[in-house]
Amino acid sequence: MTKKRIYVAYTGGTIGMQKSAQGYIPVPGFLTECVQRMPEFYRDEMPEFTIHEYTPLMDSSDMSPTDWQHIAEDIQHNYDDYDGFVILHGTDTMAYTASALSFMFENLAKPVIITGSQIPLAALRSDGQTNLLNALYIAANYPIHEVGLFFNNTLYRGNRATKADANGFNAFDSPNFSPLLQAGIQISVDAGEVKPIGNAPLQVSAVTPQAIGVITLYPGVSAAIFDNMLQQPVKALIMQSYGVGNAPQDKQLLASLERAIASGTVVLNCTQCFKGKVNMGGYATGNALAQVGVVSGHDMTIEAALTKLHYLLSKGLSQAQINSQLETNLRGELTA
Ligand SMILES: NC(=O)C[C@H](N)C(=O)O
Repeated sequence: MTKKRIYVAYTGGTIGMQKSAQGYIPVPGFLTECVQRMPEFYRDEMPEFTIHEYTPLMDSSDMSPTDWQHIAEDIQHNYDDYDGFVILHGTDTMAYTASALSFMFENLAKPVIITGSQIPLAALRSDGQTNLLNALYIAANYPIHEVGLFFNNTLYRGNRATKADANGFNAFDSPNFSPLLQAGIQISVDAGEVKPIGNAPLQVSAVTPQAIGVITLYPGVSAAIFDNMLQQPVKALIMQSYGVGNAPQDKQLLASLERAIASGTVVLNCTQCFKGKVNMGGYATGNALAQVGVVSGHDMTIEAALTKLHYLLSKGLSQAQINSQLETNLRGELTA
């Protein structure tokens, strides 16, 4: 049987880092060398793989929408030559990149798995080997045609994942959606759908940097802060509201939102709770937001909300079209 071929896009992150006087930094060539010295990666059960190292390698905290575009184009460029794709990435913004790619790719008929580690691959007790080994194995043997995020033996839907622990190996969670697959003693497919690899051409939508504001409500937040946040060139504001989507019934604050919406700004209501979804019909405090034209973010993570807005704003759609797409489940990112 011919081996599956997996393309590894190595963008940076702790997995390939070394200690420097300023703390961990990515070092060119180092990760590939480490992998080549690990016989597990070359066992018969493993797929063939090619590691393509990016220049420069990045700490994911330095990434921007331009990097999402670069990764998407790299995968598109290599799409026909491989059976699956693994993206090695820092954990800090991994869930943002996973969400962004999920929106940018249409007709995805091959698996794309993003992973990394909390401890560098070359260091003692690294989680990098397990994460990369499993990501390669799963991409080859359990093709789930979507952008997944693999960490600590769990494959999550990319646009449902969020970084949940700054220090632990269980760095990600998917509060509102079951994992796609769990790699325990047995590999069990949960919410994911394994399908034969398809040949449909991949469509990639371009994403450009957009002026999007994010504001978290807190007791005492004032209309003046909203007015400042909503100044041009802000095209959209994500409001992380209380509970099921509530905000203070402050007339000036509501007027500020109303003015911004009337002038074309999109205002998206996401809950600041880790889990659960927005229901602006639940309380008068939420209903007042719906009345002025605030759109429900349902149970989207902040990562999904922000990247979906980038995707929709980059398409040059009207405010009404964006509002309606935001509330539509495009890639499994929300439960309506
Ligand atoms: N664990 C990590 O990869 C963190 C690192 N700062 C990054 O996001 O690139």
